[in-house]
Amino acid sequence: MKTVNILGCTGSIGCSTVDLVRQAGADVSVRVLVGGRNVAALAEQALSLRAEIAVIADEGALPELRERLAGSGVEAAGGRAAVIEASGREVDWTMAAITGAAGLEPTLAAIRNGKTVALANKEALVCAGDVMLRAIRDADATLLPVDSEHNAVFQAMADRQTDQVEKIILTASGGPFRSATLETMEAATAAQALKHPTWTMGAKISIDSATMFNKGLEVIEAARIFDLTEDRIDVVVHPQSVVHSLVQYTDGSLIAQLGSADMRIPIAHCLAWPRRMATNSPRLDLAEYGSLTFEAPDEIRFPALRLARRALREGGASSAILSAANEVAVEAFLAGQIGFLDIARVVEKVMDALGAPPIDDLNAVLHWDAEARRAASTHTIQRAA
Ligand SMILES: NC(=O)C1=CN([C@@H]2O[C@H](COP(=O)(O)OP(=O)(O)OC[C@H]3O[C@@H](n4cnc5c(N)ncnc54)[C@H](OP(=O)(O)O)[C@@H]3O)[C@@H](O)[C@H]2O)C=CC1
Ligand SMILES: CC(=O)[C@@H](O)[C@H](O)COP(=O)(O)O
Ligand SMILES: [Mn+2]
Repeated sequence: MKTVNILGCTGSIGCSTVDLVRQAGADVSVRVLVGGRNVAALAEQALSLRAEIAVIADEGALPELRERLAGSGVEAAGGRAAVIEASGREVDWTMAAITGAAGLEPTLAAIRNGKTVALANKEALVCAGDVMLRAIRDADATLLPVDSEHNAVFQAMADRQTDQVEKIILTASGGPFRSATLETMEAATAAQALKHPTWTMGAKISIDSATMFNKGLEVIEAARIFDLTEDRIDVVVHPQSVVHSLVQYTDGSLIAQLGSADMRIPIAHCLAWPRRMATNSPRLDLAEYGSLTFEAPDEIRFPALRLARRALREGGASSAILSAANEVAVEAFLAGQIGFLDIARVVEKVMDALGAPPIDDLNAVLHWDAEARRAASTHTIQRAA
């Protein structure tokens, strides 16, 4: 039996993970569930999965969580310190699916156990690449990529000679504005930007897909996971989201992973790894698609890709600064304070202002994350004025 913790259990990835845990039955047992604010969903999951402890990040919601779990034998806790403590409780497998840099310290706590961490929280690896990779090495932990593209690359590399990899090719759906004009994008509403053409996901990653910052973050994530320089990571727009990414070998062979746009497939791959588990995810009917299309990304309408590549080349805190500024700008866009194209403008201004200072440890990551948020808030207010 495998013991698991699910960080971000009430979100899109979290709920898919819970669904798979239910499908796995007695093979999997849940110890820790961590949610942000959705106390009703957290309590329901904790009771039905008979978790050991349910932790809510929003401390104000703890009394309600205690009330909902009263008499069940499931422990209740709340607040940031409790999230980090519980995330570090020893299990065989942890799903790290808290959104944004808020997931960094809980994920690091899980890594320090030296077991397996399935990583969905790409922002953690983007903002703290070296710190996280060092923690993985020091703890002898195993990191499995959940993100559909990185999971595809991981599968396409399995049992093959990684020293014969020429490059990897990440696919991008192009998001809801793939063929929109700049004028349309300038006036885009949050509702339009949240409407992803192929995937159902949380709000932050949906906006990131619309700006293509998601693909920018994924280029950085891939550089960290697969130890590749940015010139060996290509991006191709593939609107059907059927081919999840590809690996190109030195002999010219391209190996791809395909599947329906259902995150339960890569999550199941990580949950059962190195074996496979059965899922009831929809099977892909290629004849139904008839044709799959590919096109080059447009870096004029989607400057996020250029900014992410710049961050990788600059090194230091540049990626952390990009990611934190993007988080602030996405929140401001969702709150109606700035326009859609302002997101990339704010990020670029913050990158220009803060540069690429050294970032050797967790304190430095947290420092530059906070500085970038401060600078992004200032630029956001200026754009809103
Ligand atoms: N959704 C997808 O298909 C994919 C997602 N990812 C990545 O996975 C991560 C999660 O994405 P997704 O599931 O879509 O996001 P959601 O917004 O749907 O879920 C986020 C989860 O994190 C919790 N949370 C938010 N803030 C905190 C906090 N400060 N402390 C503890 N928990 C918190 C939320 O709790 P609550 O809801 O209770 O407030 C929720 O459980 C992101 O990093 C994303 O980029 C990667 C590939 C695909
Ligand atoms: C499901 C997943 O992994 C997302 O990151 C997805 O790839 C987003 O789609 P885009 O390709 O539009 O960014
Ligand atoms: Mn992805």
